[in-house]
Amino acid sequence: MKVAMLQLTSGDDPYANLAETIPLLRKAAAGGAELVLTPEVTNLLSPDRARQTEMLKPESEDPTLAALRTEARAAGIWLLIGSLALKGDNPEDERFANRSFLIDPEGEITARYDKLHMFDVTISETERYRESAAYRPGDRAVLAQAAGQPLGMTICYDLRFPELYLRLAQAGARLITVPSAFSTITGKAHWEVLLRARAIETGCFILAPAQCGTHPAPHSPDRQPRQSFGHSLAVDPWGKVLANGGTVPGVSFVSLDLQAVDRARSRIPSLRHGRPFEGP
Ligand SMILES: O=C(O)CNC(=O)[C@H](CS)NC(=O)CCC(=O)C(=O)O
Repeated sequence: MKVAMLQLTSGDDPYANLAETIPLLRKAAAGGAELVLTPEVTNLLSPDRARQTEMLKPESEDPTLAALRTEARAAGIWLLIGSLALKGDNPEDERFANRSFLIDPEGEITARYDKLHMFDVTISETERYRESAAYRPGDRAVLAQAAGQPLGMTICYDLRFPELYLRLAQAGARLITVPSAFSTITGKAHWEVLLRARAIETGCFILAPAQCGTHPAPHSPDRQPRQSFGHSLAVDPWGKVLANGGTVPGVSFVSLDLQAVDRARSRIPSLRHGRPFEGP
């Protein structure tokens, strides 16, 4: 199965972001990818709540979703839109949704997943995130099917919650997606080791398309521009890194031999060896 991961530097203009995404998507499809993946918040990355309120749409009106569905259909590909920031659909909660979509080659939405774990973290005196102030977390894990393969959907900070990945693998996942916008500090320290650990623990291919670089946000000149780590990664079920997207926007192609899932799991059957135990 040939896969392509798009690495992007999304800013606070959804139309500019779409204009960056579409040529890369077409390049991925022209290169023979059957499944193409985009990073977290493909449509808009902005720390400015007012800008988000101004630009974000509900799912039914979102222009990025409509355009990318059309692209998937035209190219005849499976498309994992890592996530879109959207106006929420709960009238009692005005927070946005951070939602991942799986689109089939007819352009239909076949699965959606709302990010479960919110990045409410203080990394340093100058770098502080309160994702739950802007986004409403989801409350269910999602196992989808892409090109006949069971695919577990996760997003970014979810990566730090291994129980979610074990559950997806135990439910049958062979691929797990982790579209991200990792911070540069935690990216350097944790990104690769966490992705490789999740691949080894689950015996799954892990596909992690990422945001990279300095995100343009001219509407908030008073703030530090936000940066992301990049290094979109594909990891095989034995923990080997198959592709690394580096630090600039682009497309990474990777061929997956899905039988590697069975080989890794028969060599190390840890998914089957779990035992109930007493104690703390
Ligand atoms: O802010 C948005 O619009 C979209 N959301 C994100 O970019 C999220 C929350 S700030 N980023 C992460 O989860 C990074 C996790 C990370 O860096 C780590 O776990 O170390």
